Order: sequence, then C-alpha cells, then structure tokens
Amino acid sequence: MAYYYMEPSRTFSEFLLVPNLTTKACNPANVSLKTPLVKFKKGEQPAYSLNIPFSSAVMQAVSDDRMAVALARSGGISFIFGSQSVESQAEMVRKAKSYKAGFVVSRSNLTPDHTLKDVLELKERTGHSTVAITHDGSPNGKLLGIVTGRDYRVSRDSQSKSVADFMTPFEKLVYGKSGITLSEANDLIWDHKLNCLPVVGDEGNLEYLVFRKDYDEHKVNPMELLDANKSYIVGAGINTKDYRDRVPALVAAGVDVLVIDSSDGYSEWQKDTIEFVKSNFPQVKIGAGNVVDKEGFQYLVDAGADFVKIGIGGGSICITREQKGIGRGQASALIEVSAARDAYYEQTGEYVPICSDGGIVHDYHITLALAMGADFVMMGRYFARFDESPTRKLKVGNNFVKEFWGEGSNRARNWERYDTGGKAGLMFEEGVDSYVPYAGSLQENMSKTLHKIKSTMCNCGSISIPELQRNARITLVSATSIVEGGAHDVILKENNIAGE
Ligand SMILES: NC(=O)C1=CN([C@@H]2O[C@H](COP(=O)(O)OP(=O)(O)OC[C@H]3O[C@@H](n4cnc5c(N)ncnc54)[C@H](O)[C@@H]3O)[C@@H](O)[C@H]2O)C=CC1
Ligand SMILES: O=c1[nH]c(=O)c2[nH+]cn([C@@H]3O[C@H](COP(=O)(O)O)[C@@H](O)[C@H]3O)c2[nH]1
Ligand SMILES: [K+]
Repeated sequence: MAYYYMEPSRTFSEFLLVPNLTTKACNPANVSLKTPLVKFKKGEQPAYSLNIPFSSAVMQAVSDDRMAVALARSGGISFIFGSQSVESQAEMVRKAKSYKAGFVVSRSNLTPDHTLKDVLELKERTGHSTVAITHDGSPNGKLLGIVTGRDYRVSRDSQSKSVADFMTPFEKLVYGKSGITLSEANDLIWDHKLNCLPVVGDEGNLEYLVFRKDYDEHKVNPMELLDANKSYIVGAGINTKDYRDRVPALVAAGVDVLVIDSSDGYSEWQKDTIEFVKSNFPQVKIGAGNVVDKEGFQYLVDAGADFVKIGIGGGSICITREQKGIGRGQASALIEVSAARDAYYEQTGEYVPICSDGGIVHDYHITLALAMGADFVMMGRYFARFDESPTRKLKVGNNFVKEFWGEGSNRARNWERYDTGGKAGLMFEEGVDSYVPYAGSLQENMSKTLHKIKSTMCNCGSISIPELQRNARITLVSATSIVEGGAHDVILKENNIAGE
C-alpha cells in the first residue's frame, strides 16, 4: 500500500508569526542576518557565510554575472545559470570574479554611425544615460567617444543626426589608463567634475567605466561578500549530466560554490555528481537538491552535500505539479526537512544549512521561511524584477515589466537545441514564459525587504537568525482569519495601492 502523508501540504501564506517579548536590545539596527552557506562542525565556523540570507535562482532570466556582482555587493550570492554552454557559463563566472568593485563593463554601446534615434531607443531599453561609442559597438572595442544626456537636445536635434556629430570625441575625454586603482579613478572624477570615467587599455580599447555614483555606493556597502583577494563570492548551477566537463571549467574560472540544479534531487545522479566534485575538487563547495522530505535530505547529506535545497513545484513560473503531479507545499517541506537537519546536528555535531527555494511572494514569507528553519532562501521572481536581471525591460500598456521565464520552459531549453544542433524540443514544458512588474534597483528594493525582516525579527524577540529559528512561535491561520488580516469592511480610497 502507498504511504500517505496524513497532514495536507501547506504553503507560507497559511502561517503567521506570533510575537514574543521584544526586549530593548531588539532594535532593527542590532539585528544580524549573517547565516551559514555551507556545512560546518559544532564549534567551528563555516567556510562560507552569507551576510544576508538571500540567493538568486539558477535561471537564465535571473542570475548572470551582473546579478552575481550586484547581489554579492549587498551580501548575498547568485548561482549563475547552467542552461548555457560550458564556455559561456565559465566566462560569466570569470567576469564576476574578476570584477573590481567600482569598475563596470559598459552595457550600453553604439558606433559613431548610429543615430540619435538609436541612442534614445537604447536609453529607453536599458535606462542608462551614458553610452560608450566604440568602433564596433562592443563593450571592449576601440573607444571613439561618449554620449551622455548633455550631448543632445531631444526637442531641437533631428533624430537622424549621427552619433559622430554630437558625441564627445575621444580627444576631448578625460580617461584613466588600464590598471588605475579605484581611488585614483575617483580623484580624476572629482578633479574634472565627471559623472563617468572610461578606463582605456594600451590599444585604445574600452575596458571599464567608473561611475561617481558607484564609487559612493562601494563606500557604503559594508555587507559586501568578498573572498580573501577582495573578489566577490560567486556561485554557479550545474546539472547531473555534463559535470565532468562543466565543473573543471567553472573551477578554472574561479567559482566558489556550486549547486546542482534539478527539480528532483533525490537521485543517484546527484550522488555521482557530488562524489565527482568531492574527489576531484575538494576545495570547492557543492549544494544539492531539490528535495521536499527528510529521506531526500538525508540521502544528499550522506552523499556529501554542503547544503541542501528544498522545493518542488512552488516557484512562480513552475507548472511541475500540474504537469507531473509531483511536489509538496513549500512550508510543509521546509518544516519536515528542518526538523531532520536539527536531529542530524544533534546526533553528529554537523550542521547542514538548508535553502528554501521558490514560492516567496511577500517579504514576510522570507521571515517565515527563516523561522521555519531555512538558513537562506533562493528567489527567482523577486530578483527578475530589478534593473540588474539579464532580461529586457518592456512597456506593456502603461506599465514597465521585465521578462521572466522558467528553466523548464521551451524558451530556456532552446540553448540545448542550438548547441547540439537540432535535438528535438521538450517533450512537455515544466515552466512558463511570463512578465513580472519592473521594480527598479536591487539595492533600493532589497533594503526595504531587509528592513521588514529585521523589524519582524524584533517583534519575535530575536536579533539573529539562529535565535529566530529557536524562539519563533508560528500559528496556522484559518481561511476566515486571512480575510481579517487584510483591509476589510472599509471603503478603500482610490490612491491606496496594495503593497508587497
Ligand atoms: N524546483 C522545481 O520545482 C523545479 C525546477 N525546475 C528547473 O528546471 C530545470 C530542469 O530541471 P530538471 O528537468 O529536473 O533537470 P534534470 O537535469 O535534473 O532532470 C532531467 C531528466 O534527466 C534525468 N537525468 C538526470 N541526470 C541524468 C544522467 N546523468 N543520466 C541520465 N539521465 C539523467 C532525470 O532523472 C530527469 O528525468 C532546472 O533548472 C530546475 O531547477 C523545473 C521544474 C521544477
Ligand atoms: O516547475 C518549475 N518549472 C520551471 O521552469 C522552473 N524554473 C525554475 N524553477 C524553480 O523556481 C524557483 C524560483 O521560484 P520563484 O520565482 O517563486 O522565486 C527556481 O529557483 C527553481 O527552483 C522552476 N520550476
Ligand atoms: K527521485
């Protein structure tokens, strides 16, 4: 006879936290969100910790080198997507690892033959007002000039005016030479009252741009997640098929932490993959998943996983439960695995962090996930909304949106067909192609979210994540009390906008 779970599967929205005594020490300013990323022994420190409990999903529409830098700068980690060729993924890891805080590879580039119309379209698409003009329109081409908003007047200039006629040409630019330090670059920026300083190589090719604004930000990023060489900590997703080729390339590119990316981690393929990494690259950490029960957790821990990822079918773009009928409510999965993790710690003195992956809709879901025992969360939709995600920003109706598609959708899987030359499409899709509302910059949004989490933790009498995990009191909510929790029995004024 089949085994039956007697309790229904539950999701985050079915729970609330009940406040504990808030002592005077419980002030958001005193809250630490530091959390372990990989396993460690009692009394020791983990090899990697996060300064905030956030990771960005292993997805084409979320985690590229740019997101990796933006998130590490704020204290979290990105796992760069693996559904691309080994070479291009390794290149992204290399870029993120070699990124020098404050130096950015130019993202908006045109040639002198482009027109004002092209400049305006590019600006609309990327939101950048500084455009590098290179001989071939590439980010590292020979630098011929720079265009900023001060170089043209939309009301006066013809849209067909060529860039060569209004750019600030190279001869008139102040620029830094290859190898310049950030503080030297900043001195040039101040001496010449610049907003942006191009850094140029010996051949006249553009290497980086340094923005005044970024320098200021670098100064105010105390949470930055750096390795011993002051490079950002970078993660990458791998699969259980081509790991013999992929892992060596990622390690050569400098990756710090790997994660096996799969909808179903309770498998012998994962055990083989972990063993390969552990025996060939013992210095590299590897997480595994996804699982939704204590058996799956224990299997991956026994195989040597450094952390375990929880969640099947709860993601915003997921249709796995509908397509295949597998999965479990995210809260139920997390509660069971976290109890298994604690029991394992009691028995062995080894603490294996767990990551709650998918299904975070409201900011308070993150706090609930932590209270239920997650050490950190992984989010796709949340990060896809920001400037830093790799996808296009579009205007649909009166609203700006960003593209966001599942890794199990046809759109994500097309790369395999291109790479291997004509493999058939997916038998069936496990994800959708969608839009998410555009939300602005990562830092602005995240600081709001983090403040909410800290404030709730104070309500619960906790100033650290382990304390919250120990002290939290969590209640199930009935369908009727959910109604009570929203605005009810009042007539809302039109300018009331539902918050996140
Ligand atoms: N978290 C979730 O709920 C879900 C996530 N996804 C995402 O979609 C993407 C694809 O996920 P999956 O389809 O689960 O990928 P997968 O690569 O884990 O599995 C695909 C299929 O290949 C098989 N397989 C794996 N390794 C093999 C090997 N070495 N030899 C032979 N067969 C092997 C698996 O058993 C499975 O049938 C991932 O990015 C994943 O995160 C998709 C669905 C649900
Ligand atoms: O069923 C699925 N089909 C897909 O195509 C797919 N792509 C990603 N994922 C998983 O969803 C997580 C992100 O979830 P959120 O957007 O809710 O944060 C991710 O971290 C993944 O675990 C998928 N699940
Ligand atoms: K399985």
